[in-house]
Amino acid sequence: MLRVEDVHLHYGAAIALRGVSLEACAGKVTCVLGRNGVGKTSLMRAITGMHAVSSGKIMWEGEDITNLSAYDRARRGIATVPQGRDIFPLLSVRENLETGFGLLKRRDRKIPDEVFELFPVLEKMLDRRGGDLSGGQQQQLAIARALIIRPRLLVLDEPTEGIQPNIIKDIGSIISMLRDRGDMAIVLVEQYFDFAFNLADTVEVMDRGKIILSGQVEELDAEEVRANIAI
Ligand SMILES: Nc1ncnc2c1ncn2[C@@H]1O[C@H](COP(=O)(O)OP(=O)(O)OP(=O)(O)O)[C@@H](O)[C@H]1O
Repeated sequence: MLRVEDVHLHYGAAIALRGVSLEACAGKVTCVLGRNGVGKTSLMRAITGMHAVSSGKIMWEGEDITNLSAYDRARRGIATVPQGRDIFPLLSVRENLETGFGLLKRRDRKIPDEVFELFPVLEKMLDRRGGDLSGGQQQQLAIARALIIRPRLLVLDEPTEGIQPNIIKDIGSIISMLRDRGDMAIVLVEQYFDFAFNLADTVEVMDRGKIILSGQVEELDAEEVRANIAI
């Protein structure tokens, strides 16, 4: 289980998170919703260790990981699919997938069969350059790359951004399949209300660095949530 407790995060003098708390459990999708610039990516950076928090605590599987590096968090099963995907354009699909190998023991350094079961298109494109894939294929590659380390926490930052509707549907099915396996906690950062609300077990709505609305999806008023993220 992930517990974010009263986290503050600054960029120099500018504050991006003002006392954010949330939980994410295995077998559940926790959706973080909010308009541009409210702090969603900053929260993701705090969880994955890409940016140090100014105060507060991050607990993962009973351990305080607040001061651990991103590398050490990844070794503890925390994987991320960053906004904009961050595919290496000049590396092949296979090489992009293998970038996760450094975190694994030598005997585990192989692409799990599951990756190609989930993303058959990637198997056909193993030798293509990452930069030659479509946006949707790159997003699938970014998710596949995160799965290489067999994560127990998967943090996805706006996976629908700039993606065609049919691929968005596929990505939604994959996220719910991963959730239903029951061994992975999923934090999904989104602006796309319908996609997020369909997948979410728990919803956290952010505004100006704070969580302003939070609850189980069935308890929340969808229209109130929508109003808080509408541009
Ligand atoms: N590296 C940085 N340096 C300074 N300020 C930053 C930096 N990254 C983000 N910010 C600021 O912090 C605030 C929160 O940004 P953040 O990227 O977390 O929001 P967001 O909700 O993810 O937005 P988006 O949906 O556009 O990705 C914004 O005011 C942003 O301008």
